[in-house]
Amino acid sequence: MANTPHTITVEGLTRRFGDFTAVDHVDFTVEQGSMTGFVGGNGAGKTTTMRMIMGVLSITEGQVLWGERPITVADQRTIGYMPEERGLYPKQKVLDQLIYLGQLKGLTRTAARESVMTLLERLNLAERANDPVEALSLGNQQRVQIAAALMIEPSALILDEPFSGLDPEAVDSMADLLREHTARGVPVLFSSHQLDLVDRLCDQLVILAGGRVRGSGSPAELRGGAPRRHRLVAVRDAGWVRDIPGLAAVDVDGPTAIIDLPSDSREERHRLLGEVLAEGLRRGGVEELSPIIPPLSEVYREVTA
Ligand SMILES: Nc1ncnc2c1ncn2[C@@H]1O[C@H](COP(=O)(O)OP(=O)(O)OP(=O)(O)O)[C@@H](O)[C@H]1O
Repeated sequence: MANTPHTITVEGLTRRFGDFTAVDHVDFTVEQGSMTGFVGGNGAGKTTTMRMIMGVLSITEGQVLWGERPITVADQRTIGYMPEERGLYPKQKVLDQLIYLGQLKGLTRTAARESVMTLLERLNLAERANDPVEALSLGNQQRVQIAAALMIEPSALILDEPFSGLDPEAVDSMADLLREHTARGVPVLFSSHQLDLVDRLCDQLVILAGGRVRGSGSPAELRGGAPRRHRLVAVRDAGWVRDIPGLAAVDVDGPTAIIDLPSDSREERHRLLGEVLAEGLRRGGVEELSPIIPPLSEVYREVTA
């Protein structure tokens, strides 16, 4: 039976190793049904935070809430966790290993077997079920690990770099699987260094640097709302954009111009775009007028600088 999803909140979460503060008063919430990307450079504190949520590392200060109350060991047992140290037994067969892990999580042997076979099917691993883990490629071992996290129909998912080492097809099938869980309300927190992937998959992001949260919110919020920068491709030379008051021509190269709409007012930005379009049409036509959405890597560099 599926475990009931709960919101996970970390409040003032802090971990010190001796004098060194690896995680420093971190606050964020992973809402039910939210796919939250946890990003940050090497050593930012992601793994340490996830370990504290899972109770495998003690908390120096702060707390983890499960819904409205402090999380318990019983709650943590219902979370699907993919640790950084993958922890599979290399010599054991894939199927036996997953059934064993399922039983450790409280499933009966029959229920574990059923759940594992369905997942291996989904992950294109069914025909490898009787191979020892060590005979599988790294990417396939990764899929076994994700099957271990998903087989209990978890109440939440905490996944430490679940996409690393996967080929594009495996990334897509993993993403589809995770979306099935968010669709039933499961909160998912996963760490990743692949910002394009995080941008594509996540509705929320938490950006960590030096153990502190440097930014959080939806990708659109982190980009600062509506895009100000636009690309104009006119039919003829676009030098005339420099003469439109209220906008900044960042670059003009023949018929192509990059323009910024500096105004904070949405109406004013719409009016300026209308004016550019009208002037472009008057001067022979417009092929393109489109927003330039900055890549998440740019936002990331800005907030962690
Ligand atoms: N057991 C430990 N003892 C001492 N320092 C530790 C310990 N575990 C982690 N650290 C330190 O805490 C900091 C945060 O490490 P953590 O593994 O949480 O980072 P991360 O964001 O997961 O990095 P990566 O992306 O490289 O996996 C690092 O400087 C690390 O060396």
